[in-house]
Amino acid sequence: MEKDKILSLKGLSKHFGGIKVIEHVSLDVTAGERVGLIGPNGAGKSTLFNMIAGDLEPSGGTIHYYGDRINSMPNYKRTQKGIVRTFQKNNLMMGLTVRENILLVLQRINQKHTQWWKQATPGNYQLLFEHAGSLLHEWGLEEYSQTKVKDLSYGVQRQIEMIMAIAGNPKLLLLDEPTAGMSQVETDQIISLINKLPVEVTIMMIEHDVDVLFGNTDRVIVLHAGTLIADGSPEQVRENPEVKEIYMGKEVIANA
Ligand SMILES: Nc1ncnc2c1ncn2[C@@H]1O[C@H](COP(=O)(O)OP(=O)(O)OP(=O)(O)O)[C@@H](O)[C@H]1O
Repeated sequence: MEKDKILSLKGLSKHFGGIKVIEHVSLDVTAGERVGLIGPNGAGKSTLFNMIAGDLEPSGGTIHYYGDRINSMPNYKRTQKGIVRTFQKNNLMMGLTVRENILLVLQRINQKHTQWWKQATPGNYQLLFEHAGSLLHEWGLEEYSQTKVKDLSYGVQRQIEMIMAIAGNPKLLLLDEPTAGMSQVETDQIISLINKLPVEVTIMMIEHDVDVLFGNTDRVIVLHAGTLIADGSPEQVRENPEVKEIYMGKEVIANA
């Protein structure tokens, strides 16, 4: 149904000078879908995310979010409207504690970040401190509340970053390689966190680990050299001859 369409890309392109990095990509995403995005290095996956998140303006085509054209909307406005993105490398303040990092995000979400004259104490910001505490409790990371981020393992850092991404109740969550650089245990932890997100949160996830991607999405989109070459269920994409040929190598995808 039209009202359930959260994102619609039509003929989306991005050119850098003469280099066509994304060419005429069209797709619709329905609210609540869990969509995986794969493709070889340089296929244009991050560039597509950059355009959806508002970090890059398209060279052609349109992006609609809940029916509104957002091609030129600045990224902070998209964030306010529920489009939230995580990056391949983490974005945390290493010298601050986990709670302080979360408070910074909550301060911004609640438009309190311009009150620089006000000391950030539990007394002054009771609701924010309570919210930070309840987020950490809800996601089972309370024990790290007072730990400086630099003293945490990489896997826990990425979990904290995920909590920061979901603190503002995103509607469309763009996850750029959430398991990159992780051990198997850390990968399992972050995937379990992603799978616990409310069903109404729409997720688009770039992921190089095909086992992770095929097992945790209900739709897979394949980009190759900037064009969309497949879009279907994990089973359909796994059987797609062009995908087998161009992207992964037959054995890898057969075992996925
Ligand atoms: N600002 C830019 N200027 C010029 N070329 C760029 C720019 N950003 C990206 N590119 C090029 O666009 C192509 C696609 O890059 P992109 O990062 O979107 O690919 P990707 O599929 O995310 O790759 P990876 O899996 O390696 O992260 C690459 O060839 C890259 O060099």
